[in-house]
Amino acid sequence: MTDPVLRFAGSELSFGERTLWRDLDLDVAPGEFVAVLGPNGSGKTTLLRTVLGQVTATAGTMTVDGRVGYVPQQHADDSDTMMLRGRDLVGFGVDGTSWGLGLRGLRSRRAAVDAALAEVDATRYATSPVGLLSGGEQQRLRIAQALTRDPAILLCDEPLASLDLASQQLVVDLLDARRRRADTAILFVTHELNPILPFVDRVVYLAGGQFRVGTVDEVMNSATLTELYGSPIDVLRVGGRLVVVGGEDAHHCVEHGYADATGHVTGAAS
Ligand SMILES: Nc1ncnc2c1ncn2[C@@H]1O[C@H](COP(=O)(O)OP(=O)(O)OP(=O)(O)O)[C@@H](O)[C@H]1O
Repeated sequence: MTDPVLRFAGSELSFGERTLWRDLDLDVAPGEFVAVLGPNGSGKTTLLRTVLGQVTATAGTMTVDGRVGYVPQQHADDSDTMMLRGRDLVGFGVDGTSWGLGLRGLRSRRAAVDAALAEVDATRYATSPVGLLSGGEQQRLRIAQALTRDPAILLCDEPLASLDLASQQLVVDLLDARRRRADTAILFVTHELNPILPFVDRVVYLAGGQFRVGTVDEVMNSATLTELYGSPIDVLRVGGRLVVVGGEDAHHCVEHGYADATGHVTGAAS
């Protein structure tokens, strides 16, 4: 088996009395697409922050083999950035590394930004003010920003939030294309599994200080989630989508629905 790009071994993370996970062993292979699910406050973002080195686990080890890229949520506030051009936003991914000053450094910087813009097909936004771009176009630039580091693993923290369906699809397709082309692993925190369902190799599901790791079928089933939450949960497949019914917290993971007496499910994406 190829060496993992990310490894958690015997990892535990507690804040005081509160344990987010314990005895976590997780190897992420190059090119693997791993979804991180769980209710609010279960530790999804903290897991990413541990990989970024911003949080140190209370026990165990975490190792990353290669560079780490980070794709954040789209924030409406960012749309005020009328002074910032597309290529400036992407350039932030290059700055902070040792490109140095002078003509050579500037040329290298420009080349890295141009390559990243081309990789996500965003060259046409290069000189547009970021504030004039749609949420989906801005997310395209954020992916380009992360790619300037040529990452071995991309950490994505709810990158689809507040995007329409077409933009969500575009972002997921870009990430999938990157992992296929460069074997970049993807650790993807989300409240909605359905938009990424066809791409997910494995799921890490955090809840109440416990976790389950496995394929979608292994984790996203009634028995496993009922055991994890300690209360009855039904996981249904409806038209190729997953719907979780029951458990106040459970509906954070995919799409929540309400079953009537006949078992008919109605509901909307959470
Ligand atoms: N530095 C810290 N000190 C103390 N508690 C923390 C710290 N960082 C995070 N927490 C707590 O850890 C828990 C997990 O937070 P985290 O942001 O990882 O959750 P999450 O699963 O990403 O939630 P959401 O879905 O709401 O974004 C929260 O209760 C949070 O308050």
